[in-house]
Amino acid sequence: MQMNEIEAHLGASAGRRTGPVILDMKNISLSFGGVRALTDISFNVKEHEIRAIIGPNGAGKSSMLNVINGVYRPQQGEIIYRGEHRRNMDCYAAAKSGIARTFQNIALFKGMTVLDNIMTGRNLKMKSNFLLQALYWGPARREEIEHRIKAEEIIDFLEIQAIRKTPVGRLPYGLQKRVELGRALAAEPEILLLDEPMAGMNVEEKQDMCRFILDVNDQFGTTIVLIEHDMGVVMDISDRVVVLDYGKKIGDGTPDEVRTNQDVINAYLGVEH
Ligand SMILES: Nc1ncnc2c1ncn2[C@@H]1O[C@H](COP(=O)(O)OP(=O)(O)OP(=O)(O)O)[C@@H](O)[C@H]1O
Repeated sequence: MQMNEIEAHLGASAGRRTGPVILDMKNISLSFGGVRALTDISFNVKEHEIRAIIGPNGAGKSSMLNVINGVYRPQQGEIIYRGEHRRNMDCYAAAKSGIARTFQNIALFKGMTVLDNIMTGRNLKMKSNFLLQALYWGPARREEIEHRIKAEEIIDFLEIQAIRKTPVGRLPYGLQKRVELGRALAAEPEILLLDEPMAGMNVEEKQDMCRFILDVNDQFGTTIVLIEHDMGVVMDISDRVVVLDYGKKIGDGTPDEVRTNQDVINAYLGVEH
């Protein structure tokens, strides 16, 4: 199936209903010593939206995701998440308050099974203490069962039942990426940050991943912020796109607006500033 067919099938971007702004990044600047990774960048993300961040290599895309989930603390700016103003996010607080992410390089426990990897995504949801969990007793047992049911639901959703007991390290790359998505979904996030979810995939794997991203957005109502280099994918599935170049914002709008923005065209053609 082609991307536009997938979109038509799922009633994607054109018809998607987005809500109010859930995340507002205001005047974010971030430096590493003398390197300015982000300079005065503002953009927002609306509830239920698929928002892409694009730009040439080194533009600051991953740094921006790291600011959103609290890995990096910007020197300037403000983050407003669900109406709360913060100077910066904190990793634990971000995860606890519904922000999950996947990484550019797969970060799974290679020796553990698919099911166990997905279960690790439930950690922050676990209430019973370590001792009860170790004894697998009373409330801990009931809780463990509930978490396993949730993990199995995600496995069904991602159509990976056949490999649920397989150690992740033995799986092909495309499936590992799908498991990583599953682990992020296990946290039942409100905002899902995806760092190059299709990198290194073949066409068929990309089509599958696109379909799952659209399904997650559609069926769970999850807001998605993604970095992606494949322009076909970005233009097909995103509601709005923000474009970075050398740490500055050079474009922001619908795929059509961004596609015809001369600064964006220049950046991708490598025209000198
Ligand atoms: N931890 C860090 N320490 C020092 N410099 C960093 C760090 N992280 C990012 N940078 C620098 O910040 C700039 C932006 O990098 P970033 O990885 O955010 O870009 P990107 O758009 O995600 O690139 P790519 O598409 O290649 O992944 C680059 O110059 C990079 O070298």
